[in-house]
Amino acid sequence: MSATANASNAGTIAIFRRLLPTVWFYRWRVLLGLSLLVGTKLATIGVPLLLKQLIDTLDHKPTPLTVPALLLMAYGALRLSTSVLQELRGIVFARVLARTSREITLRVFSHLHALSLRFHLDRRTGGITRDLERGMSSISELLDTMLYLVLPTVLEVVLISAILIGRYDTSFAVITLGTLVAYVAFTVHMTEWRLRYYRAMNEANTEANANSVDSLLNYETVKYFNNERYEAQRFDSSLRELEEAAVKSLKTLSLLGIGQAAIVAIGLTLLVWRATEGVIAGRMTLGDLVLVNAFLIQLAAPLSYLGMIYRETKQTLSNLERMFVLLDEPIEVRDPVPAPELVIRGGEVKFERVWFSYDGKRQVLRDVDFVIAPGKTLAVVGTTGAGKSTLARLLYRYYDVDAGRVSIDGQDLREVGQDSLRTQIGVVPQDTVLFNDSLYYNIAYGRPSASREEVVAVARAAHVHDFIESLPQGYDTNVGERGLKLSGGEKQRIAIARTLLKDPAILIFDEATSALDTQTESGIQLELRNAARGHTTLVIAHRLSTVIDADEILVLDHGRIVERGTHTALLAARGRYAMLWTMQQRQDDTPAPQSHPNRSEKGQP
Ligand SMILES: Nc1ncnc2c1ncn2[C@@H]1O[C@H](COP(=O)(O)OP(=O)(O)OP(=O)(O)O)[C@@H](O)[C@H]1O
Repeated sequence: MSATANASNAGTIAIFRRLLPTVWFYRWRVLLGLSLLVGTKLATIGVPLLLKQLIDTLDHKPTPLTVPALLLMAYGALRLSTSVLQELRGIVFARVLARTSREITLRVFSHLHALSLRFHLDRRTGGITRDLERGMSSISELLDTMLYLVLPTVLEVVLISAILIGRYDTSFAVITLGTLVAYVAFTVHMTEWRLRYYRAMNEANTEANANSVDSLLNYETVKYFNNERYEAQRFDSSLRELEEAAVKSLKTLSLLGIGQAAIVAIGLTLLVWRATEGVIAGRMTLGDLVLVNAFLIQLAAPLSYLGMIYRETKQTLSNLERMFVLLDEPIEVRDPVPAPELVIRGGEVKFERVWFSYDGKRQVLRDVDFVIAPGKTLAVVGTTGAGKSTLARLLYRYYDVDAGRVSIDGQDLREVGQDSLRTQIGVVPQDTVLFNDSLYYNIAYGRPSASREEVVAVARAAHVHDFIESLPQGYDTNVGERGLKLSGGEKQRIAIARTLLKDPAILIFDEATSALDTQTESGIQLELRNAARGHTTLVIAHRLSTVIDADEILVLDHGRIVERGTHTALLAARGRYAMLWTMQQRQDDTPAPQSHPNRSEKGQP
């Protein structure tokens, strides 16, 4: 067998190894279900045996009526018990299947949340959710197939072969098993070959889905550039790949079906020929001929399933492989073992000679060294791309530093549990993304256990309460996908409100007021200053007027601190900060440009 087939066999074993412990947790249910399964199969096999008995009895005249009547009653009882046992098995297994699917999907989901920001920025959400969704349905499909189709079929084949060997000459068993082996070998071989088309189809499907999600999420950007046709073409190129893969998959599926039917037809013909010969020679009764026939028909049904089962199981396994790849994705930012809780003794934040690069090539922070004393405010300013937001990401431990150390109250961030660290830090980010839910839900997200009064209080503090109350549905208003129904400023105020609700020891405002107009900004600045009181605060700002009160201001340039001090000291130093300040003051003082005379005349007749 080829190396790829071996690799996929190893993958299959690995998948079962992951599923079995969860299934085995319900071992009593599983064992009961398996006993019911054996009972069902014994009853199924018993039906043709009774039928043979009945025919042989009728064949020997005269027959008292009581014998066939008894046989008929037993026949009816067996038929009924086949169905009843099967349904009981379904009831017993239902919980095992549903729970296993739930537990493993939840494990993958939690793992996805434990993965680093780097992983999430690199992967497209549409692709991940599709893998998760497919994997979730595949778990129950796989167990379903195993417990309801594969195991019963194997058991039935074994029982029928044993009866054929015991009762008749070995040729019957040889033909049956020969047909079976040929069928299985052909199916496995063809399905292995076909799997590449299925995988191609899966990949094209994921790609198409990720493309459409990305495109629809960027609805406004698409409109800004009139790129609807371009987006449709991009989507269609993934759809075309999907179409090609689907056609190939269907064509080869038909080939497989034809081959399988041929093998079964040959096997059946040979068996009926041997049985007819036996009856003619007087070695077999008419009842035997009917029994062999009934067995053959009974075997043919699960045999025709076998192809489908193998195909579907392979498909399901490839879905599960993709889901387990997510589960195997290494967690980059790890908790130490054991993970002590971060203990806040005032909230001193310290960056000591920190070097950092996102990709190992381009240095983003260089030898950054500063302390924010407990309860004080440090502002970081600088040109775009200087590395300001990166400081916030390191403090939140989205990434680990390459060299140096970041600590809170003397505790290295790498040596405490991330959970306890993040509980103590509140972030108002540059771009706020909201959940597609109500305004109330989005604010309360800061502390889901908060009371309604507390939610309203922080909404007031963030100057968003009046706006919310002015809406027809008030706090129950839905904010739309990613909060798109709100303006940038409104979203930012919601973000401020929910961070205020979290009430952490350390605050990070990453250009928290950049989307607000000057008047609202000064209102909120006051609130932020109030919120920051007693909290250690890191403020990242573009507009210098918002940080003049900071206890210390750092000027960052290409990842290096080039100046530091208070607003007054930095102005007096007449360096980079003073230059930036003068520039911004001049911009603020410049009156808004008058409309161009030609433009205003344009509308005149
Ligand atoms: N996830 C990432 N992977 C690779 N490079 C990144 C990543 N995030 C940011 N960068 C790069 O790191 C540099 C610093 O980014 P950062 O967001 O810290 O800048 P900033 O000073 O906050 O800029 P701005 O004022 O525009 O927000 C930039 O050059 C940016 O392109």
